[in-house]
Amino acid sequence: MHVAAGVLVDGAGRVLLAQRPPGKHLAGRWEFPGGKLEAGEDTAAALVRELDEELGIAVDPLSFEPLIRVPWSYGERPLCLDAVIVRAWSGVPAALDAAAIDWRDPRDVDPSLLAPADRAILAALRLPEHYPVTPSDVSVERAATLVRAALARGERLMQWRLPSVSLAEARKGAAGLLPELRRFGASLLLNRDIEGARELGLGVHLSAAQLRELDARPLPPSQWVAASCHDADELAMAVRCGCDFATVSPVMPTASHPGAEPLGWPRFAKLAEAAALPVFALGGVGPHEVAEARMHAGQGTAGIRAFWRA
Ligand SMILES: Nc1nc2c([nH]c(=O)n2[C@@H]2O[C@H](COP(=O)(O)OP(=O)(O)OP(=O)(O)O)[C@@H](O)[C@H]2O)c(=O)[nH]1
Repeated sequence: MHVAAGVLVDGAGRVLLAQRPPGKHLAGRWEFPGGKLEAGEDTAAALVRELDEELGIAVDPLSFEPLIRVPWSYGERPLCLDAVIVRAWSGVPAALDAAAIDWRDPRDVDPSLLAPADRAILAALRLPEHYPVTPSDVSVERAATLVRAALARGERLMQWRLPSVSLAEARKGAAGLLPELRRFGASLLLNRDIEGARELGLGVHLSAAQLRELDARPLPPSQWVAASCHDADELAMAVRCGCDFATVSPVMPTASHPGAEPLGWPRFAKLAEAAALPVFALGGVGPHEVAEARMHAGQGTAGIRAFWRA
């Protein structure tokens, strides 16, 4: 079953949520307005019809921007939820079908109130297009300097990965960045350090090996949980562990992992499309490949080298 979901975004960056009416599947949960594709319809045509029927607004498919496709199953038929950003419409949205509608800042939405498949849509909305990872061969001080410079340049999501120092030293370095992170409203994810993330209120980036040992999400929804994945099995594990997003690597040949066979964009796209969470392309890509990543079902690009040159 193919379902189209329209994410209306207003000028203040708020999104329109609709509450499923009583008597329907997932009654009371909040979702993005839309519905099942009818025979002969594509996502755009279904959305034009559904947004008219459910909200009484007219939308022009030329303004649609693909956000994410979420494969999901509620135990019956598998579902493909195709979320599209809608920035322009005419008319004032009204709750013609929903129990209620509400404009919300995506950062303030409690994911547990959403239809479960929509948590991936919310994550895609809240995540930026870049996910720089600190270089492996630098001191804690140097890494902190790089992160501060990146914050000033506009980066808002970074991974703190310092394999050449102890977890304790790395954690101390991350603690020193808390005031700046708060000031910029930015997120830092500690590589593998779940305890440190709990202690500092930061996110965590899990290794594939850690995913195998976890059976539940290790942090509350307010702290990012991400994972390093390389194939469909690891991506499925990341979804099972409640991860918000993943990296998939290596997409392109990279000097840091010369032996690893790169996936290439077509295989990256297959993995990203089949994953029920946003996926960043990692390995031999940089800030300039965001458009390429988005064309191949990615959220954006992650990387070590290419992100710190500027
Ligand atoms: N419209 C919509 N459906 C969603 C979302 N998330 C999600 O899991 N779904 C699921 O996708 C399926 C589509 O449901 P729907 O009931 O909205 O479809 P529809 O408008 O064609 O309804 P109908 O069956 O009453 O004709 C349901 O199982 C619903 O729970 C979402 O954000 N928007």
